[in-house]
Amino acid sequence: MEKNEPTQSKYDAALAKYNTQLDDAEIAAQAARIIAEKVPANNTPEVKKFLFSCIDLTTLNSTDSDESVMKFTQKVNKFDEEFPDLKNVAAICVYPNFAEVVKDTLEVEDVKIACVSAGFPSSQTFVEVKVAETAMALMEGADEIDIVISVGKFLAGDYESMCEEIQELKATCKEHHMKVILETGALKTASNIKKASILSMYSGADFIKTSTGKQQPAATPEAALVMCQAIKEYHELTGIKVGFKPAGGINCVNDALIYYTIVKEVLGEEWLNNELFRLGTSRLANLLLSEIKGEEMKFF
Ligand SMILES: O=C[C@H](O)COP(=O)(O)O
Repeated sequence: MEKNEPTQSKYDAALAKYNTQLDDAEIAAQAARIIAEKVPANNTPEVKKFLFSCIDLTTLNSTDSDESVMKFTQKVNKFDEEFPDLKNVAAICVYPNFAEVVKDTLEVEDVKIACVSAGFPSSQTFVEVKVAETAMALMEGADEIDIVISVGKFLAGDYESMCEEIQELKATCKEHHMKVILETGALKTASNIKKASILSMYSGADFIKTSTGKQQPAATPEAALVMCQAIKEYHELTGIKVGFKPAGGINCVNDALIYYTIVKEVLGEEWLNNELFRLGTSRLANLLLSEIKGEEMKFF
């Protein structure tokens, strides 16, 4: 290596172990093939019941209040009684200031409390604020934390700052699962989505998640395919299983079936459980429930 040649950062070295030069048209064609050939066979009552149990039931609105979040949580409490034949949702996902309300209201076991944090949805704040918000959410009762990468730092090529923030936030989360949102709609290309996926996992993500739901486009089959391929390659290289969470704009049952199918085809049955697969959504629960029950349901 030339003396004046800059040393390769450890992040560039990490990326060099993976194929990060992807063709967007090829990814789109691969996703289209999976959707056309594999989704119909998964359109079954059993899959829909499983998908329901993978939902991170989300309310992330500026109009959310202690009262509205308490009522939202009480519906989850009533679900087991109303639908004893179905597994409840996997988690309730709220802003961090509502962690305590959910903790104090939630009565059912096995439903986790997920909080967005670290300056969600823009991630544009001081790292000290991100750490404090995360620590406070956990102190107030959060079981899981969903953060957003510093998209601006990533797009500027400042992988070191982006990754060090993720590492610091994972250190704050300790054993609690941390989902890292890539905001794939802002990353634009499949190559960028692959790089952000690898860097996030390298920095400690327990899950990688497509989107905040606050920017369009949110989750897409193409982004899901690239992220699942990254998870697969990362597992092959490290033995570490990272979860996948499509989120944002999952507005019909078929959308959910598409993401289920992509996970099944790329990652296999090992990922088809709610420890490694979640759906971040504020609208899907009633739609899934209606199809499972064969009538219109407006339970949540
Ligand atoms: O994961 C959380 C997302 O904000 C949900 O987005 P959505 O409201 O489009 O379902």
